[in-house]
Parts: sequence; C-alpha cells; structure tokens
Amino acid sequence: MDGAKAIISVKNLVKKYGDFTALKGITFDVLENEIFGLLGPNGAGKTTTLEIIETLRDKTSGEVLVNGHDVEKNAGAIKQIIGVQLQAAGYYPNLNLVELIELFAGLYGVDTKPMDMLAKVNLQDKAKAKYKELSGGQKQRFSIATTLINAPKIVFLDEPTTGLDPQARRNLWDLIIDIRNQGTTVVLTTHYMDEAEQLCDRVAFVERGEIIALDTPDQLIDNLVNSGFERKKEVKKANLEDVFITLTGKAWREG
Ligand SMILES: Nc1ncnc2c1ncn2[C@@H]1O[C@H](COP(=O)(O)OP(=O)(O)OP(=O)(O)O)[C@@H](O)[C@H]1O
Repeated sequence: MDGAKAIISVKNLVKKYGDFTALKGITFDVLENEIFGLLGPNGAGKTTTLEIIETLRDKTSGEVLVNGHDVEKNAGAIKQIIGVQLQAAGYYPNLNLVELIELFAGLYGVDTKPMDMLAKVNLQDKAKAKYKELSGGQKQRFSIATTLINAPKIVFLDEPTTGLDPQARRNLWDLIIDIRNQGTTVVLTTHYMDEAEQLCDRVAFVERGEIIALDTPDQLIDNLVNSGFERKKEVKKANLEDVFITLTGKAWREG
C-alpha cells in the first residue's frame, strides 16, 4: 500500500444533528484500490460518514474530497464515479432483474448489458425473476450488481453480508475481492470482525464519532498482542463455521 494514492480524503469532518455531535472531527484517507472497512458499535457514526462521502448528507464542517472533487462543490462529478446500494424500496415489484438493471442503467445514462451484470454476481439463472422472489444472499448479490452498473471507481457497501448464511457470506467475500481486483476501491461497513479481518486491507474503528484506531487488521492484532493481551483459551485450528462449510460445501445456493 506504500505510496498508494488517496481516492477519498476526509479531514476534520464534523456532523451535528441539532445539539448532538455525531462526528467529532474525523480524519482518514481511503487509498485507491483497497478494501477499506468502517467498524464500530451501533450509533458510532459509520453510516453518517458514508452518506456524507456519497454526497447524500450535508456535513457541518471539515473537508471531504472524492477522487479530487469536493463533496460540497462537485457532488455531480462524485455521483458519476461511485456505486451506492439502493434501498430495496427502489426495486419496482413488477419488473424482473433484467428490467430493473435496464431501468437503473437508463437513470445513470449508461449503456449496460444486463446479462453481463447478472453474470458478475452469478444470477444469470434468475434473470426473469422478480426481486422479491430471491433468497437473502441473492438479494444482496443483486444489490451489489446494481452498484456496478455505472462502472464506478468506488463502491460503498453498508453491511453487505448481514443476515446471510456462511456460504453466502464467503461467496460475497469472493465477489467483493473480485470487484477490487478489477480495479474498484471498496468501502464497507460491517459488524463481523471475521469479515473485516478476511476482507479488508485496512480498517478504521469508529466510536462515538471519533476514529480510535486505523490500520491493517494484521497490525492492529499485533499491536494488541504486543501490549500483553492473551486469549483465555487456546484457539483451535478450526471453528464451527469451518465445520459448517466442510459439511455443506461452498457452492452458491440457489434454492
Ligand atoms: N437524521 C438524524 N437525526 C438525528 N440524529 C441522527 C440522525 N442520523 C443519525 N443520527 C445519530 O447519529 C449517531 C450516528 O448514527 P449512524 O447511523 O451514523 O451510526 P452507525 O455507526 O451507522 O450505526 P449502526 O451500526 O447502528 O448502523 C447516532 O447516535 C444516531 O442516533
């Protein structure tokens, strides 16, 4: 990562909701082509931070640059190079997946081959299905496909694997790594520490509107170990999730 360029630069970002200060002057960079994780307890300020970067929410003060564009002065340019997950409410119930992608492509003003987009997330077989007919994992994959329609430089994923089974989670991890390997920067939030450890190049821990740690997962763990921390119990070489995956396989579940 040394020498990598910052594609998102956040400086002294403050967000107040009335008298309540949700972000207390946070500063961090996201580097080009990394998977960057925002971690922290409920209410810490992760979604607020993402929404300000996505130009969906105003900041109170501070500076946020996305690919060199200021969120306040050039929101239009930023919207063109980012991919954001839409709320499920935006998925018109009578349209099938191909028609939904055609609709979103039209809104973005881009020419997209819907079947190619569905192939990226392994949903070709569901091309004619309606969104509500998909399983939880399929819904998440479709939602990720919609973030890729405008071939963005950066995608934002808010808790992409919440509620999924272990196979679906691991397959989504592979998908997110593929997206990064094809040159896209990924910013995600998650409450799963195993996910952050497996997936993220760097993570920031947000707590009560402040960043309390930011580094690679490996370095953060080493720092803790070097401070004298020890797990109470010897860790086994596998865990119950490994048992699940070994018993039930790693294939996409289409049922
Ligand atoms: N529109 C709003 N008006 C007032 N307060 C808000 C608003 N949106 C968020 N907050 C407050 O700001 C703080 C940060 O909320 P935010 O949604 O950014 O947290 P989060 O880290 O994403 O939490 P979670 O993990 O639960 O999604 C919370 O205390 C929340 O109650």
